[in-house]
Amino acid sequence: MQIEVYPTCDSVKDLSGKTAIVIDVLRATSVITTALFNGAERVIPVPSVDEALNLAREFKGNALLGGERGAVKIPGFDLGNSPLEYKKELMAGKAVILTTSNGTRAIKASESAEHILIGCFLNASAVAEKALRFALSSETSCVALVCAGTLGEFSLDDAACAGLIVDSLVRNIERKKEPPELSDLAFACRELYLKHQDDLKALISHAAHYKKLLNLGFERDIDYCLQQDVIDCVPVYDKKL
Ligand SMILES: O=C(O)[C@H](CS(=O)(=O)O)OP(=O)(O)O
Ligand SMILES: [Mg+2]
Repeated sequence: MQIEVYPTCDSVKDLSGKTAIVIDVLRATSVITTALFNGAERVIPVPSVDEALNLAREFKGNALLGGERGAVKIPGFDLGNSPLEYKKELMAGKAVILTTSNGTRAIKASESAEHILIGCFLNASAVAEKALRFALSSETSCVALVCAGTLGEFSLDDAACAGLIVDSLVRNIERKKEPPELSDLAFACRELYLKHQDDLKALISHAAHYKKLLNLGFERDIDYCLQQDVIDCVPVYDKKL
């Protein structure tokens, strides 16, 4: 079993035969996980605002439009990119069309993978378990963690979450007595997480994106997104839809 990490969506290579876990802690994959956990029928990630608006027309007003540009809600959209907006009472049975600066691009960049799962701190153990099951039943036996990063740059929040998921994968694999092979970056992300696991917020306060969200008044989002293993829902991206 191989475990590899890509630091940004632009660094992703061919993932054929691999199981990808896309991570955008702040905030797209935390939003997707929360929306589905709270009863959304599906979340459709699209890279551009125009694509989101065109798709909403096809749904004839029966889908919610969500997302951000510059971290704030897009004019005319129903929801921004705060997971706290994606509440049970709004989500029940609804389709959500989502476009964000980094996360939805990272999902598209992972489309060559055999399976594409959505991960974040909220569902870290659950996504590791599901990825392991998929990877062990595929030929390549490889899990590729794709960090969205922020606007093309490496982002600490995604790397720390990748480290937690790598740690969870390693522990699961060791239980099965098969030694995992970690790429250099998978090893480094795991060490980063293990060193800072007792105060992740202090670590992530060094991230540029943390500072941006804090300045915009989104501290509650950050606290929410840093909770570990509070959701057991694992979104699976279906590229055929
Ligand atoms: O809203 C967010 O958290 C970011 C926006 S940006 O990176 O500050 O432009 O989007 P995401 O795609 O969820 O990283
Ligand atoms: Mg992000």
